[in-house]
Amino acid sequence: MNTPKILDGKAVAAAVLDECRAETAELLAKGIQPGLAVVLVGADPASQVYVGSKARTCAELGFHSVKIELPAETTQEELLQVVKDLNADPKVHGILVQSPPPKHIDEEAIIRAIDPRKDVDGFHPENVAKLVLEDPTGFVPCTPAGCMKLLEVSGIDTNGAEAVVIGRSMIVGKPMALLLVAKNSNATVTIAHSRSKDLPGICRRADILIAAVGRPEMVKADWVKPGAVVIDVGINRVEDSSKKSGYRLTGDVAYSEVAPLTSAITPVPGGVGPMTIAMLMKNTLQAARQFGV
Ligand SMILES: Nc1nc(=O)c2c([nH]1)NC[C@@H]1CN(c3ccc(C(=O)N[C@@H](CCC(=O)O)C(=O)O)cc3)C=[N+]21
Repeated sequence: MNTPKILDGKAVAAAVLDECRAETAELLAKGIQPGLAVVLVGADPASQVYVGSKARTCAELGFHSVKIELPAETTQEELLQVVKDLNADPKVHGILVQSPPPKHIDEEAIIRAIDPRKDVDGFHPENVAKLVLEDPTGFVPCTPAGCMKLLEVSGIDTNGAEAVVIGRSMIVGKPMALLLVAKNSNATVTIAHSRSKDLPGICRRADILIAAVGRPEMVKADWVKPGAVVIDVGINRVEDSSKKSGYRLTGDVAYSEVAPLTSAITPVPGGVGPMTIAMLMKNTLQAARQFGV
C-alpha cells in the first residue's frame, strides 16, 4: 500500500488551455480566428454535456464556434450536406461530428466526407494513416493525445515500459497503442480486448495500463501490478439514487480498490475527460495554423 499520485487532468487541461490562449492571440494578430464546428445529431444527454462544454471552451479561448444541433430523424443526405457546407466554410477550420450518431446514420461515410484538413478528431483514414506514419501534419485523436500529454507532464517515462491498452476502438484503443509505440515514446505495447484470453493476467504485466473499454469498474485490484500507472479512459454513467441527477460517473477501473496499488492513477471525473477537450482545442489551432500557410 502506498499513496498514489493522482493525475489531475483538470489542472493539466487548464495549463494546456493557457498555451492555447497564447497561440490564439498570435493567430488573431495575423488575422486568423480559429474556428470549430461541432455537430450533434439527436439529443443524447451525455453528448449534450460534452458538446456544450466544447462550445464553452471555444468561447473562452476566443474561437469562432459553431454548434449545429440536428434532430434524431436527420437523414444521411442531410448530414452529408451539413458536412459539405462546413468543409466549404472558410471561417471553420475544425469539424467534429459527435459520436455515436443515431443508428440509421453511416458514421464511416460521414467521417470520410469531412475534409481531412478539418478533421480535428483525427478519425478520417488520411489522418489515421498519418498517425501510423508518425507524420506530424496529421491530427491525433483527442482522447489518446490527452492521455499521452498527461503521462508526459507527470514525468512518467514510457521508454521501454510494458504498456497494455484494453480496448481496440478507432477512437481510443488503436490510436493509443500507436502513440505509445511511436518513436518518441518507445513503449512495448499489447492491445487487449474483451475476447483476450486471460485478460487479468495480461493486464498484470503492465507498467502502464490504459483502460478504454466502456465497462464500469471492470479493472479490479488483481488485474494490476503493484506500482503500475493506471489511466482510466472510461466515462460511464451509472444509476445512483443518492445523487440529484440520478446518476454518477465512474471509470472502467474499480478506483477504490485499485488506486492504493498504483504509483499513479487518473480519477473519473477530472482525469482524461478534461484532457480530451483541451487537445481538441490544440488540434483546432493546428488546423487553423495549417490553413494559414
Ligand atoms: N466525434 C467525437 N469526438 C469526441 O471527442 C467524442 C465524441 N465524438 N463522442 C463522445 C466522446 C466522449 N468525450 C468526452 C469529452 C470530455 C469529457 C469530460 O470533460 N468529462 C468530464 C465530466 C463531464 C460530465 O460531467 O459528464 C470529466 O471526465 O471530468 C467526457 C467525454 C468526447 N467524445
